[in-house]
Amino acid sequence: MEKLMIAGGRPLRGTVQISGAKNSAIALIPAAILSETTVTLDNLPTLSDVAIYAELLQDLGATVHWNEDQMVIDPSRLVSKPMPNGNVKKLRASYYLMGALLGRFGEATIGLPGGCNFEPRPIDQHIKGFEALGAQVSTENGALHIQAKQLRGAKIYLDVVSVGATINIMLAASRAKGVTIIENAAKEPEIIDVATLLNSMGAKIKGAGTETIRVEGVDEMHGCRHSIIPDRIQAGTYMIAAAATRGDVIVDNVIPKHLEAVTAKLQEMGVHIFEMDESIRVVGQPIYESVDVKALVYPGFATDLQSPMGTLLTQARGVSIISDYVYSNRFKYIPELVRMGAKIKLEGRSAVIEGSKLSAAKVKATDLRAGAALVIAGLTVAEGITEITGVEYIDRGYDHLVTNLLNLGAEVWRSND
Ligand SMILES: CC(=O)N[C@H]1[C@@H](OP(=O)(O)OP(=O)(O)OC[C@H]2O[C@@H](n3ccc(=O)[nH]c3=O)[C@H](O)[C@@H]2O)O[C@H](CO)[C@@H](O)[C@@H]1O
Ligand SMILES: C=C(OP(=O)(O)O)C(=O)O
Repeated sequence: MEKLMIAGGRPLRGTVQISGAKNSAIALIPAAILSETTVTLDNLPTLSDVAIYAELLQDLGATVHWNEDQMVIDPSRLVSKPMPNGNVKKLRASYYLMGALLGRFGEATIGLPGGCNFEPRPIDQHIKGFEALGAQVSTENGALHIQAKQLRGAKIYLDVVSVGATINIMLAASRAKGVTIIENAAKEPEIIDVATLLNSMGAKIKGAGTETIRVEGVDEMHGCRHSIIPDRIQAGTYMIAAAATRGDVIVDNVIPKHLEAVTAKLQEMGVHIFEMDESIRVVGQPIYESVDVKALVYPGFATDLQSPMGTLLTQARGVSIISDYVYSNRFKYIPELVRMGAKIKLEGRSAVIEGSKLSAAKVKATDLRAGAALVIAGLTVAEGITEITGVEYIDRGYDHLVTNLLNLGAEVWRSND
């Protein structure tokens, strides 16, 4: 079994380059199949989810060339064949094949998605969107069969603000007849990135990044070249790791505006932060004040940074409270942190975290960001070696993690014994 080993206690120092955003990449790759000609994506992260998506498109008949941070997708020979099992179960974002195949072929059969299962993650709003566009949706042996003779634009009010549903509806609506209005849409930067790609492919989308998105359907879409936005979650994780280890790190190739919520919270704790055009310098301090953190939809504090932030709060004096208003049970990392000496109590959708000294232990990453939280915990521990299993989750979201941390002066390695 593969493990990540960390001999912590060294302040992170230096510069880390942030790659393209996972949550954009795994929406942009399926979006590309709405075109019949070649789409080139630049600034792609090297992640297991991206590799799985490349295979999914190949299984459907597309030609995919992936070289370092560039992927060239030729979807001209792609067909909509049923994909009830296999790779679709390995990642969450396989649900975007539903919207993309429905838009291009009027039909999709896709197994219910996998990904990090820290709690039940329904897709009823995606289905509601497809049905509003005129599709019929049925369940066949754990897969959704979605079919429409002709998709028609509609007004769709999302009951919950959902990143995935907003993007999935944009994908299908791009090829519908008429105008679709998505109300109560999610506003995450990744949604703007997807709309930018779709518009470069010939779609007519306005309002992405606001709560009302207007999609005017088009008959044809074409290839283009697009560069993916930087990964704000990866960037936020390194910012938090720099603070937790009392280091001094420049997090480079970021859009500082996307990181405002985490920057503000770190400053409130006493971390020194300097923003530049495309980078952020984080200078750790010996003493941090406790703070309360509420994970919310964008532009609030990201739920994907809630677990890493939970680790940092163990380093503050006094009692902090971290609550998650997107996923009320995203706290599987807490028992593992407690094994490392953290003093934390779970109360409903909140964790009450008392400043405490962590110690090395054998712990398990139960999902991607739980893994990030444990890596940061391991980096702060002054004595002993922290062993983290569940490395495959961490590889879903952090490319070149070991190399990046080594470059920042950490002592970390993978072990296969
Ligand atoms: C691949 C990807 O981009 N993943 C991100 C995306 O996941 P994902 O798009 O799956 O998350 P959503 O934004 O859809 O979920 C937000 C909330 O809405 C609920 N919900 C969602 C859809 C639905 O049909 N019904 C419903 O009830 C969810 O259970 C959750 O409580 O946004 C999440 C919230 O920022 C992030 O944590 C994930 O990293
Ligand atoms: C939960 C996450 O990803 P996914 O939605 O792909 O499982 C994440 O990136 O933290």
